[in-house]
Amino acid sequence: MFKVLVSDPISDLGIQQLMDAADVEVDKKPGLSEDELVQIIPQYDGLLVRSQTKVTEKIMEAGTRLKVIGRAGVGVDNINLEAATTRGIIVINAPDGNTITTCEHAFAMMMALARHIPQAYAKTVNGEWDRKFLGVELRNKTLGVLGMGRIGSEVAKRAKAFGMDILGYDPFLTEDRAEKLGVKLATVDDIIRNADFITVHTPLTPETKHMIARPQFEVMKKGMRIVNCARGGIIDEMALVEAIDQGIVAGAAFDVFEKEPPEADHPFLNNPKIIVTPHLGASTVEAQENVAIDVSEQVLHILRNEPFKNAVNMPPVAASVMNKLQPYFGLGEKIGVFLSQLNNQAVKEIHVDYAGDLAEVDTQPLTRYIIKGVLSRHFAGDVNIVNSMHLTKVRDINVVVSQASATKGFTNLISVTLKGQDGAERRVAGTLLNGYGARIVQIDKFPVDVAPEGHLIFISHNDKPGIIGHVGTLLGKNDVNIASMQVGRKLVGGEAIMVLTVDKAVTKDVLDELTKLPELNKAQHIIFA
Ligand SMILES: NC(=O)C1=CN([C@@H]2O[C@H](COP(=O)(O)OP(=O)(O)OC[C@H]3O[C@@H](n4cnc5c(N)ncnc54)[C@H](O)[C@@H]3O)[C@@H](O)[C@H]2O)C=CC1
Ligand SMILES: O=C(O)C(=O)COP(=O)(O)O
Repeated sequence: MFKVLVSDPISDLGIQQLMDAADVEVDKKPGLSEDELVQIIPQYDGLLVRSQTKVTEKIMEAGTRLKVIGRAGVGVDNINLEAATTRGIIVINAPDGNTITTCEHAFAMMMALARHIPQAYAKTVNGEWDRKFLGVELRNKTLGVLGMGRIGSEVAKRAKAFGMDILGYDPFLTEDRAEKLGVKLATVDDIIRNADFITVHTPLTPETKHMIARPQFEVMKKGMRIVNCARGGIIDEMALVEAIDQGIVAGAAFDVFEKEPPEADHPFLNNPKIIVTPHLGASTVEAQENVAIDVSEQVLHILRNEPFKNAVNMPPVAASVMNKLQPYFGLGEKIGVFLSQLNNQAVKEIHVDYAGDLAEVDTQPLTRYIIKGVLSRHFAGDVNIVNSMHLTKVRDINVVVSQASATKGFTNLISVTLKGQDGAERRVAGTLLNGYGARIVQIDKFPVDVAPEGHLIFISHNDKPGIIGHVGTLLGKNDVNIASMQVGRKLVGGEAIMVLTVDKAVTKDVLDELTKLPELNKAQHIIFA
């Protein structure tokens, strides 16, 4: 039974599929402190959060069973991603479910700002009939959008309908896309100097932190208005207050703060030109259901070891590519597992070569499985597809991937070579045979045909008459049944290998006895458990 902790308020309807799953038990405990989470997290396999729970290294350290952290929303700045990756914890988010809702909130904030709606409302309900609030139209104004991702693009589309001229900046915004969206591609500086309204829709990163601060306010158009429904800290709060005092900024609308919730004496909270909401950008019935459904679905897949999407600490892969690669994951991992047992020296480089069908797709998810197989027997702690590449970096192991070399007659071929400190190499290659499944087709320089299943004995010997008989007799004497046998050699009488599939594990004593046989150099037990 998997246990999932929901530590923020998340839509019940959205997590229904988790609650209905026979193999999952869900506990809802919103509002716990870090210490309280540290206490209870060891029993959970999954953690579901929004933005309130700060998922710190301390919590992950205690979460020894944690396999997945699901963020029911976009921003993952409340989750220590590096700590998660190091521990092999998959972090997923729900990037699409709240786009429109947050865009609409940003737009609502911009309109409220233009027409002083919150200020006028407060006076009116207070019994004052104050008609001196004079607003501005959005029509014919220039809107600068910093961050033209999902939300920024939707804001731009709506602004277009309001007759605004839009300047957009995003490092990934192309001329073509800008044109399609009806946006003029601009620099940050263009936007800062020319916009009547600016809205930010980037994540908070070292690069975007205080991207609008005193130097930017100093050159802004007098009377401009600014909106932040993305992340606190993108706009320098203190510099904004100064710019308002100096008459540069006519008004600001903020949904997010550098520290949430803000202190009671935060200067935004008593400034009549600043309107605020308590991080409500994603708070609609629709968005909350969407993000909770999306994240629950992926958490279920991860717990059940099924393919999943929206991992934040792994590069994204298109579904079509994933479908193509998925059948190879088991083979790739087994090649890695085989090599890890064959090899007995420090690994300096892992070279993966993909040929045939596999030379045409982005194989990086498959490489993660191969590396997982190579490393898992030697590393303490969980090695999985999230942390496998990271672990190679930590251990200074170079991973080299090549594609499109010779297929040796196979429609697909994965060849993996481990290169050791002293230059020695071990190689295993495998293929997926239509109708027959995974096969190992090469070990070092020897062609073989072996199913990577159960228990194998790998023997290297000299190609001399009688050796097969000796091996068979010895194993029989030790009650080890041979299911199949493969022999490979390059030259008659030269170096040779033997791969035996046996019905059970062989003891070290049996391997030692085998090694003492004449002309036998080495015997190793390989297990694919
Ligand atoms: N207030 C709220 O409740 C919510 C806030 N958000 C926040 O809104 C922001 C945007 O979300 P999405 O549009 O879904 O993300 P997204 O990933 O689709 O878009 C972000 C864009 O920012 C761009 N960007 C990154 N660095 C930049 C830089 N230095 N200058 C300009 N652009 C840069 C990226 O290229 C990307 O296109 C995120 O910070 C997210 O956490 C999202 C949902 C709800
Ligand atoms: O999705 C995001 O990035 C948000 O900021 C929404 O945060 P929330 O889930 O409402 O705490």
